[in-house]
Amino acid sequence: MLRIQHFQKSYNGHPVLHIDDFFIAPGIHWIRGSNGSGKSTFLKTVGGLISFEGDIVLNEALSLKQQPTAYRSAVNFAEAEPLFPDFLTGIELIQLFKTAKNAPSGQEQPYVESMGMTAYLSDRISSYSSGMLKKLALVLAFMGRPACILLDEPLTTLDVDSLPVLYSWIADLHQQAGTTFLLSSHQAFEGDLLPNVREILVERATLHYSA
Ligand SMILES: Nc1ncnc2c1ncn2[C@@H]1O[C@H](COP(=O)(O)OP(=O)(O)OP(=O)(O)O)[C@@H](O)[C@H]1O
Repeated sequence: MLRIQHFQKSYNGHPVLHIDDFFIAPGIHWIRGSNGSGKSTFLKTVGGLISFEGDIVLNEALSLKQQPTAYRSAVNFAEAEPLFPDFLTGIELIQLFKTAKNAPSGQEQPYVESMGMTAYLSDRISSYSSGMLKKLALVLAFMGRPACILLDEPLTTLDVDSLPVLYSWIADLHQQAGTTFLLSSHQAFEGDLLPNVREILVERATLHYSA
């Protein structure tokens, strides 16, 4: 699914991640590491948001460096602390993303309804709480037909009732479309709401599968 090759990421000359060669198989992956270990940095590079040395190749076909547009259209990303243009309404932003991602008509509806967002989506984003923003970011990440969805700290700010809803979105899309997920957290994965989750640890400035 994703091959990370000769990967290096530094900020202002300070190395944060160094990955010689790492393969992420299709599936649902829990990217775990302590604060500052590099989880967000890793997901932002995989999402094509920040520069890095080396390359990331999707399905042995799409290189982030060689085919950046095609690669990015196949990989969706929800940031840990999303920032959106706050003069738009949620509905307007969803429509923008749907157009950009060539999403089918009405694709957002089951997501919006199951997460209880209908009542506030016609309000301007400036009025949203952090949990409402997080839910919007999650819906946007599911728009289109991505091969891979990256969710950075998806659990933070979500209320307890929303967690099983998000897990059901992930499990259903993985089962129906084979979509691969990378979810980051500083906590260990708990529960049986997601099938066959594999844990990848970010530590000592690199990645490895949990034993
Ligand atoms: N824009 C930046 N400029 C400089 N250093 C940065 C920048 N972003 C991250 N870093 C540094 O890179 C390292 C990894 O940060 P990152 O945000 O990727 O960690 P994280 O595992 O996501 O942390 P957390 O769990 O606290 O969110 C940290 O040492 C951080 O200080």
